Amino acid sequence: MAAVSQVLKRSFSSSSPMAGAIKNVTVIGGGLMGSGIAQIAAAAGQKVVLVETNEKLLQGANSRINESLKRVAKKQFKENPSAGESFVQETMGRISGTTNPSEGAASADLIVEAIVENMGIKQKLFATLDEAAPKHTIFASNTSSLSITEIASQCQRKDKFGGLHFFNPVPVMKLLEVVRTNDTSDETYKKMMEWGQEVGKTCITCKDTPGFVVNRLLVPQLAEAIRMLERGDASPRDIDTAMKLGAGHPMGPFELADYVGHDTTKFIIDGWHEKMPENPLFKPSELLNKMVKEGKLGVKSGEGFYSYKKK
Ligand SMILES: CCCCCCC[C@H](O)CC(=O)SCCNC(=O)CCNC(=O)[C@H](O)C(C)(C)COP(=O)([O-])OP(=O)([O-])OC[C@H]1O[C@@H](n2cnc3c(N)ncnc32)[C@H](O)[C@@H]1OP(=O)([O-])[O-]
Ligand SMILES: NC(=O)c1ccc[n+]([C@@H]2O[C@H](COP(=O)([O-])OP(=O)(O)OC[C@H]3O[C@@H](n4cnc5c(N)ncnc54)[C@H](O)[C@@H]3O)[C@@H](O)[C@H]2O)c1
Repeated sequence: MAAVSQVLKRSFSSSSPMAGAIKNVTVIGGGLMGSGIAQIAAAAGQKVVLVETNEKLLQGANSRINESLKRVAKKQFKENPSAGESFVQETMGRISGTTNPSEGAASADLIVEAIVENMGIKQKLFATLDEAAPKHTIFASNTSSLSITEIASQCQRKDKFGGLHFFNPVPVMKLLEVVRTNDTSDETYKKMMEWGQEVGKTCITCKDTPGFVVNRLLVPQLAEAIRMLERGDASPRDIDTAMKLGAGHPMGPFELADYVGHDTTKFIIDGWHEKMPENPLFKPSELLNKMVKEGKLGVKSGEGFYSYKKK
């Protein structure tokens, strides 16, 4: 992955932001989600700068993107593997990396943040970016559960701030939730919707409300599934099978919770319980808390409701 300084000198200096189009995207955070967002933007022909906290994590994001692009190319270019190889190379060529968020923001038309789900860290990052990014740059957070309005609270450009909530794995999941706050301008909202379509997603819109649409329905479903398990009504495997065959879900609630990570789910439930203590849907789960305490986080730790340890 080229260092952004070379790329900026080579390609951004000549380009000035076109009035409307989003052509230069900066993604902050190259983890599970950020690497996927960088990948689909580059695959759509946009110049992408990926910002991480250190070179090692940048390289990790680079290989994750490369691997994922190969899976996409294998499907999309089944009949023409060499075209598939060029697709991977050309897409990777549009992505540069840096560990300096201000440098990464310098030529962005859009900045998508996908860093750790922590309000203070997100707010601090966006306050820094507000100083460094051009005035026209739109800011968006990929947060699963936090308030976009609160994340934007320390920024001047509240009219150019929204939520772009992608789903895991980003290259596969077709949905993008485009979230506008009371301050998001119509022009910003329109550009976010257009960009979402350009990167191949079907966009829906909702207000800046906890969990937006999917998570607000998904988290209570998981919490209720855990309560079903705690009551001994059925096993995780049978509950998962029931939801896959009975409701057509690709994964059952326990498989999905293992896939996303129990620390993420616990963080969401705890945050919403604090905001809405009277809502029984978000009552914390003893079993989930115990699993997180024991480090049983799901796929990422090798064990959750199911075991993923290599035999
Ligand atoms: C419950 C708690 C909720 C709270 C947390 C909320 C978190 C967040 O805010 C919201 C979410 O994201 S919620 C989460 C929302 N997400 C969900 O609900 C996920 C639901 N689960 C699924 O959709 C499927 O189980 C998976 C796609 C995950 C795996 O599918 P599978 O069949 O078991 O296994 P497969 O065969 O490996 O993959 C199938 C095909 O996909 C392709 N591919 C896969 N990964 C790829 C990648 N990284 N790159 C490129 N391509 C990738 C692969 O090539 C293959 O293509 P082919 O044509 O067959 O060769
Ligand atoms: N995991 C999911 O299923 C999922 C789905 C949708 C949305 N989200 C949201 O996306 C965000 C990221 O989630 P994730 O699962 O990709 O997490 P992750 O831990 O895989 O990735 C986060 C990355 O951000 C990096 N980071 C942290 N602080 C940074 C900073 N100041 N500057 C640059 N990089 C920084 C970390 O090094 C890490 O690599 C969270 O807000 C999460 O709620 C997660």
